[in-house]
Amino acid sequence: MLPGNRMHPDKPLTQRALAPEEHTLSQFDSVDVLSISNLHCKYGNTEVVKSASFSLHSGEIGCLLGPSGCGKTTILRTIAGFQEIDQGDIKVDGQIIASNNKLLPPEKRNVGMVFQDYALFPHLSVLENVMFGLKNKSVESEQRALDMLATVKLEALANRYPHELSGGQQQRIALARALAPKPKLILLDEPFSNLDTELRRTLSLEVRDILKEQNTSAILVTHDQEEAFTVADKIGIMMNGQIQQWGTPYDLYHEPLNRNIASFIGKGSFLPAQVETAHSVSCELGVATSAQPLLHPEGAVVDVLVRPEDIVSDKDSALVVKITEKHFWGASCYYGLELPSKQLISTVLSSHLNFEVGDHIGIRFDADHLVTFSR
Ligand SMILES: Nc1ncnc2c1ncn2[C@@H]1O[C@H](COP(=O)(O)OP(=O)(O)OP(=O)(O)O)[C@@H](O)[C@H]1O
Repeated sequence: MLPGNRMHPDKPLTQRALAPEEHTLSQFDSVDVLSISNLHCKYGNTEVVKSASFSLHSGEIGCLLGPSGCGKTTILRTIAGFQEIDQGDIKVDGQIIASNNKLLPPEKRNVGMVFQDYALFPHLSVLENVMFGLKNKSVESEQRALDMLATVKLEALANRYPHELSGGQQQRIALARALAPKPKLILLDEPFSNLDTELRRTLSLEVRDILKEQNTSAILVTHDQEEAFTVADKIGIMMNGQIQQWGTPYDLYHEPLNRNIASFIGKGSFLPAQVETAHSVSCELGVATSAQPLLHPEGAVVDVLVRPEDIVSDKDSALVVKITEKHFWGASCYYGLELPSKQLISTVLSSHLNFEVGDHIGIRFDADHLVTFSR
C-alpha cells in the first residue's frame, strides 16, 4: 500500500529520467552498468530519439516499453553499436562506448545481443552456436558453452542444428550464446514476439530467472506490458523518441507522471474532481481522502485517475451504475460501467458475482491512493 495520495501536475520527465541540463558525472555512480545521457538519434533529417536519459544498476533488468515506432529498437541498436548517435553519450560499466567523438565497435563493447528472430547460424550445431562468440575454441570454451547450455536446460540438444529446435528452444540457445562471453550487459530485442502466448509467458519468466542467476544486467525492448512487468526491475516508457518515465513497474502503474503514461499503463479513467481540502478531493464517486497533503491548492480543478481495482461492488451504496461491458476472465470478470453522468469507468470483480450487461449495481470508490492531474 502506498503511504498516501500522490497528487502532482503533469510533468514530462521523471525523477530518474533527467533533463539534459541536469546531468553531471556524479549522478551516474560506479554501480551503473549502463548510463545513457541526453541521447539523440536521427535517420536522415528525422530525429527519432530526442534526449533519452536513463541508467541501469548492475544486476538489474531494464525494459524499454512503448508503442510501435517510438524509437525503442533504435536505442538498443545504439547500445549494441549498430547505430550511430547524434548527441549525448552511452557508458557501459563507466566506460564511454559512444559519444560525439568516440564510437567503440560492437565487438569491443562487452555487450551481448539476443534478436527477435534468434539469428542462430543454421550450419552450426547448438554447441557451435553457443561457442561462436567465445574468443578461442579451447576445452575451457567448450566447457563454458556446455555450462551455458545447462543453464538454459538444453545441454541434451548440444549436437542438434537450429532447424531441429522449437522456437522457444532456439531463443534459449540464443540467450546461452549471448551469455557465454560473460558480457556486462545483454540486449534483448522483442525476444518473445515470435512465440505463442503461453510460451511467451513461461519463457519470459525463465529468462528473468536465468539473468538473475547469472547476475547479468539486461535491457529488453518490448511493446507488451505484461512481458515488461514480468521481466523488468525498471521500465522506461518511451513515446515519440523520449523516455517519459523511468521507474519500477509499481511506480509506473501507481505513480504515473503524466496522463499519457497513466493511459498507456494498465486500464483506468480520468474523472473530473475538485480539491476540497489539503487532504481530500470530491468527484462523482464521492469524497476521497489522502493521508498526505495534496499538491494542488484547495478549490483546484483536477482529474483523478480511477483504476479498475479502485471500484468495489457495494449493494448498499447509493451510487448505482450501469454495466455496459463484461469480459469473463475465469477467477474474475472485467466490467465496463457507466456513471449517472455517462462517464465510463471499469472494475474487476470476482466472477462469482456474475453480473450481466444492462444490470445496475451499487459501487464504492475504494482507492488506497490517488493520482490526479491538472485539468
Ligand atoms: N533504418 C531506418 N531508416 C529510416 N527510418 C528508420 C530506420 N529504422 C527505423 N526507422 C524509423 O525510426 C522510428 C523508430 O523506429 P524503431 O525501430 O526504433 O521503433 P520501435 O519503437 O522499436 O518500433 P517497433 O516496436 O515497431 O519495433 C520509426 O518511425 C521507424 O520507421
